[in-house]
Amino acid sequence: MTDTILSLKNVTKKFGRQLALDNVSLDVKKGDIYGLIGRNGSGKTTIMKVIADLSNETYGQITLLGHAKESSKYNQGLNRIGSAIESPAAFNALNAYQNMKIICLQRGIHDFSVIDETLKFVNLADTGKKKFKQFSLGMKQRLGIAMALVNQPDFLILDEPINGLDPIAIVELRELLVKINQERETTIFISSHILTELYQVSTRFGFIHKGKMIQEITKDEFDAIVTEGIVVKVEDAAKAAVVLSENVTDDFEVLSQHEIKISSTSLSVAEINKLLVVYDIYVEGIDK
Ligand SMILES: Nc1ncnc2c1ncn2[C@@H]1O[C@H](COP(=O)(O)OP(=O)(O)OP(=O)(O)O)[C@@H](O)[C@H]1O
Repeated sequence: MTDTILSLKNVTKKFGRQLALDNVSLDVKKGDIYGLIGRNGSGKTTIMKVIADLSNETYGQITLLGHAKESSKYNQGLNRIGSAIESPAAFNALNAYQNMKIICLQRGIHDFSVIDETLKFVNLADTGKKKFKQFSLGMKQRLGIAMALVNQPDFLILDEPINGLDPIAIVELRELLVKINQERETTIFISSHILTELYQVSTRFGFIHKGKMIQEITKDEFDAIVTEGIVVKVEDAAKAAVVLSENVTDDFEVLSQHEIKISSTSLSVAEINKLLVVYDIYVEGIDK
């Protein structure tokens, strides 16, 4: 099998006059956990929908597991993917097992032993009669992933599964992603609007902004760039950016809601720390 699981070439999607995707090209390689990073409205869900054939692109080429979207064999690719796009499509009044059973039936799976096995895999084995509406957000996200795993996919597409989770649930979800990737050898394409949420687990990143792919970069390349400056972890990166800009330098980049990379070489770690503390900005850490 080809090493490229998914390839988009110059994919454009218009909603009326609005350009939601503007010439997007990207490649996901076998074994990747590909983090698609972009703000709200940047086009992440739209990319996932055109890949999963929930929506049509306006122009461009998409190839999934070796099959071009315009070919009748694209369905063979779709049969080997699992996806959770937008909020988990589960029934509120049903428990985990019942929701999984519906997905199995929809996908033509009649061996229901996969249900208990998958619920155990995502750490939802003990939820018994608890209904979906009583689940925590972390449990809901894990059930969404379990539902996407029932057909043992080669490729998993997950739209913002970390959004809104508390810190413990984030750690659990990251561990689950790594487990799926390593134990099941599943390539993963996952989106987030916060880089730091995916930084620890992704092997490659694509940064999308206003429908355009700004940069595709491997984790190693990303680390090399980041280590050239000082990365400051703060409670509120936007506030810290204003303080830096008004007092010392504009030579910085906001990496996420909580991280700023300062490239200016004239500032020491101590000077940066002191300045931010003086302006009441809680500094969680500084890496040089
Ligand atoms: N069905 C639709 N009709 C019209 N415009 C749409 C439709 N779906 C998405 N859009 C627009 O396309 C752009 C990209 O939306 P998309 O949902 O892909 O972004 P996103 O990065 O997933 O954002 P979010 O994190 O908020 O879900 C947005 O400007 C959005 O308003």
